[in-house]
Amino acid sequence: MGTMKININYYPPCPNPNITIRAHRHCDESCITLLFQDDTGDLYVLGTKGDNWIHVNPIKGALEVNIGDLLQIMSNDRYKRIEHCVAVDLSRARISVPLFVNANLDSVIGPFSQIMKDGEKPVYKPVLHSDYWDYF
Ligand SMILES: O=C(O)CCC(=O)C(=O)O
Ligand SMILES: [Fe+2]
Repeated sequence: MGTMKININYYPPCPNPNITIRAHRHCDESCITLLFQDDTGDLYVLGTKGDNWIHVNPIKGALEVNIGDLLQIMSNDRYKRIEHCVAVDLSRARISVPLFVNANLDSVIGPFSQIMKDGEKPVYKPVLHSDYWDYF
């Protein structure tokens, strides 16, 4: 079945944005992350060519769906994880609520054989999820 984890992130207004980042660039370790962000709109995702940060425009009531490490591994690179970061706002606090959808820690993570084409090589070796996971 898998597990889920929810965070509630509070970013206070920042007096010195030039030397600060709210959430450093990273990819989530989840299968997918459902992310609710407020209307401050400081979230960026890295474009697929890796050379441009794209602003994620906040849409009232919308959830952003991010692909994480596990789905990239399980899909044998059909789906790619998304790198993201949160920039600093001088004047406003920010709140975001990510829901991380994960596999169980005792499951073995690797490319699903059911989706592999004939002759397709697995990009990843199977690994026990708890050996991969460092988020807790
Ligand atoms: O605050 C955000 O919008 C993103 C938070 C995030 O990337 C995370 O908690 O993994
Ligand atoms: Fe994240």
